[in-house]
Amino acid sequence: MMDNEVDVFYRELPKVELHAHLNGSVSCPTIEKLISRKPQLNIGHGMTAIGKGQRRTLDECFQVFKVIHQLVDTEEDILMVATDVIKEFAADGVKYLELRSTPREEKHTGLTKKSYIETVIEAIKQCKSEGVDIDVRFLVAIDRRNGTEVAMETVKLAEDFMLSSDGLVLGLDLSGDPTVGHGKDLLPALQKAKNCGLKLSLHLSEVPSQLEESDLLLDLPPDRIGHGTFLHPAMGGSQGLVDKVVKHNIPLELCLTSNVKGQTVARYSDHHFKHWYQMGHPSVICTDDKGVFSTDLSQEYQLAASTFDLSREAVWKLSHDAIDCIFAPDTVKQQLKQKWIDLKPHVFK
Ligand SMILES: CNc1ncnc2c1ncn2[C@@H]1O[C@H](COP(=O)(O)O)[C@@H](O)[C@H]1O
Ligand SMILES: [Zn+2]
Repeated sequence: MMDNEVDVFYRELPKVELHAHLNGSVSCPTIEKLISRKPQLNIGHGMTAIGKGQRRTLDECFQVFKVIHQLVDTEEDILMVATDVIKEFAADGVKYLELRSTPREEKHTGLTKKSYIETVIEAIKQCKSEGVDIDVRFLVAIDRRNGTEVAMETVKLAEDFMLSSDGLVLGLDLSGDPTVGHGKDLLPALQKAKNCGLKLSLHLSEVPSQLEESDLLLDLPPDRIGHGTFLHPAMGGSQGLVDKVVKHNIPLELCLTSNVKGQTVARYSDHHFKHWYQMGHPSVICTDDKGVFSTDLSQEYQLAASTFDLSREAVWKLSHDAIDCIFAPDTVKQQLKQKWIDLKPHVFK
């Protein structure tokens, strides 16, 4: 979206982004750079993003990630992509970002899962040393399609980095095509992660067929939920699932454009944000894949506000309350809250 289409209030609103997949967040200009590095792949730009008004099935979205992964397969690519993505979030007024990504191994380029994570950390450090005004942390992602063994290996890697990255690696994400695999096979790995102090953000009930899996995974319990689209009874879920989420007070990461463009939610006005927000349950507006879905966090806040008729004060509270849902420690929460206090007069000028 162009700058002038988003009201300046949303652009200047300080924001927290908690659900952003690195390779789904790659912008047009960065894709152009990647394409020119690898012309032999014959990848056109239309293959990597879903434009305004367009829809894809969730399955087609996962094909898009495959194309992007072909373009991003060296340490050099990852460094560029991560640096660009971080700077774009900062330019959009995001003050705290938890980036997530699935470490990949590419035999033909020498990329290993370890060097993948090291490179993302390097990008975070580079941005910091350049004075980019954003606090960035990293969640290591488990792709559910890869099964039990890879999940265990990923937990071990994440644990090593949690202990050696100076607080940059905070936890794990569980993502990937929700129609593939079953959470019960990943439960031991997730349990182990929790026991060693990694925070857990799990994609839950992104499609309707996952109620049993969600019920099982909610007993961990996770520290945050990605989407949770079909948990609420109004969306075909159950009161029992809602009760578990409420009992453990597990924040939801909600991504309006992603769900509508991926066709798991028919219309913006049908989005489950309304049910959870009405309950006063911690609900955090996020982008999911700002590149693939052609959006940004300012636009998502504006969309939530226009769809659900939120006042500017309510939007401010929404972005402020997201601070309590971050995985970084209380000292960071306090710093962010101070930042929000300092910026408020400017945003409401
Ligand atoms: C649209 N809804 C979604 N549901 C589930 N998983 C998703 C997703 N969007 C992205 N991912 C996950 O993130 C990967 C791309 O970023 P990284 O290579 O990890 O940085 C995808 O391959 C998928 O595993
Ligand atoms: Zn996601």
